[in-house]
Amino acid sequence: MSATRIRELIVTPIAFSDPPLLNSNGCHEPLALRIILQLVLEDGTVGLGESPGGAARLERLEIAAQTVVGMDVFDATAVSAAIDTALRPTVDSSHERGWTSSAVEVACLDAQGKLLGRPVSDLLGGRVRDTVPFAAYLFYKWAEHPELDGRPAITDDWGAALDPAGIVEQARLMHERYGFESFKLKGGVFPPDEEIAAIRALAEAFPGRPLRLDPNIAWTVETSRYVAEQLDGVLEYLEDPTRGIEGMAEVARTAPMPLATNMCVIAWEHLKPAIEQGAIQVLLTDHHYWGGLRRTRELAAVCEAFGVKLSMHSNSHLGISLAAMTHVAAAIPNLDHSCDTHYPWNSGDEVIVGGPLKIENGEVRVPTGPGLGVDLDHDVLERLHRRYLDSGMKGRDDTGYMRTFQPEYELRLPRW
Ligand SMILES: O=C([O-])C(=O)C[C@H](O)[C@@H](O)C(=O)[O-]
Ligand SMILES: [Mg+2]
Repeated sequence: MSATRIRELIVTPIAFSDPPLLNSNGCHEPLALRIILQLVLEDGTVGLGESPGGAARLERLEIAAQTVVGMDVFDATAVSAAIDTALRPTVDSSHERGWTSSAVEVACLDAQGKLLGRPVSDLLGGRVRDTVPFAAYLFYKWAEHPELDGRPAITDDWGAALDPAGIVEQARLMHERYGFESFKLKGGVFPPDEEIAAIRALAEAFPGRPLRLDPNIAWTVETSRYVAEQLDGVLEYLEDPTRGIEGMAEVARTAPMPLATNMCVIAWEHLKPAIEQGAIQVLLTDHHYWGGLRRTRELAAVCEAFGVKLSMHSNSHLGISLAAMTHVAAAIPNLDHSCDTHYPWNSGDEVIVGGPLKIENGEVRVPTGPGLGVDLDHDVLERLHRRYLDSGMKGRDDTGYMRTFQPEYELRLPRW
């Protein structure tokens, strides 16, 4: 049996602490879900991967685990194709299938790097930068997760941010703690004029620093056009103001700044119509659903060819994902904007040895060890797996959580 064949894919769902961050869907629950992958080769080498959590993603990764056994880890393209074929009968959307194959591809590349003694960025063509810039990801938030069914309130050291002053204070903390030089505000929470005021307050507090606003399709075309006009000269880009490629194209016709997305272009088949209609000028790529790190590198080349600028999307995540994001961002020459990351919002829960990766001067140094350059802390993995089992959670439900405190809360997109 060849040493580079896949013996087993171990799939471990975990839960980690998350603060009460607000968005256009509601509020983050006290726990966020992820799934950790260990791809074990015949010679004992282990490749790591990290995927968003939830019952559906877990089930699909379990199908992938049965599919990849016996395949060669250097056949990463065939591994992705086999997973895609295995999921096709039950999962229609190529975007949804992409989440599964992407996580396994990262684990394949980590294992390949470990076998070769080279960092993943080398497998992607080599790094063109030693550090990768990230943006401070600002959220409106409550001071604490309120007390619930006998569970005491859960506090954090960020405090509340419910108005422009709170957002500026949060940005100052992000800058002080991590050195971020650019700022993204998650909007779609308060009426647009309040969010315009928050962006203006940030511009005053941090003159000349790149600013972005992302209301996650909370606005109509008309409202989006109004906000875009109000923030002329203030935003580096406006992200997903309204739903769909057609809606974005309508906004783009009058918006004075570039429009960005991680919502209306999320699969290869969306690129052609979006580019033809001039719907987006910036794509937030995300290796977790674009097919993995090699496909993300290819996506960057497509964007370059069509003059679409590149940024990077994130969701609540841990260090294996951050390492993967950093390797691919390091290998992309046309990374035009700093990347998003939720990483500072984790309150110390981390499955990699040595604790959280460092963000300094708003940047993450590209790991130079073999593979992703991070190792799994098995004790923490076990603890966070227990927490997942005890939680009984099956998926993310920002709207349901919001309703436990505000029963009249309704999910409405667009809301304004
Ligand atoms: O840029 C984005 O759309 C995101 O980061 C999506 C996330 O789900 C964000 O809205 C969040 O964590 O609440
Ligand atoms: Mg977004």
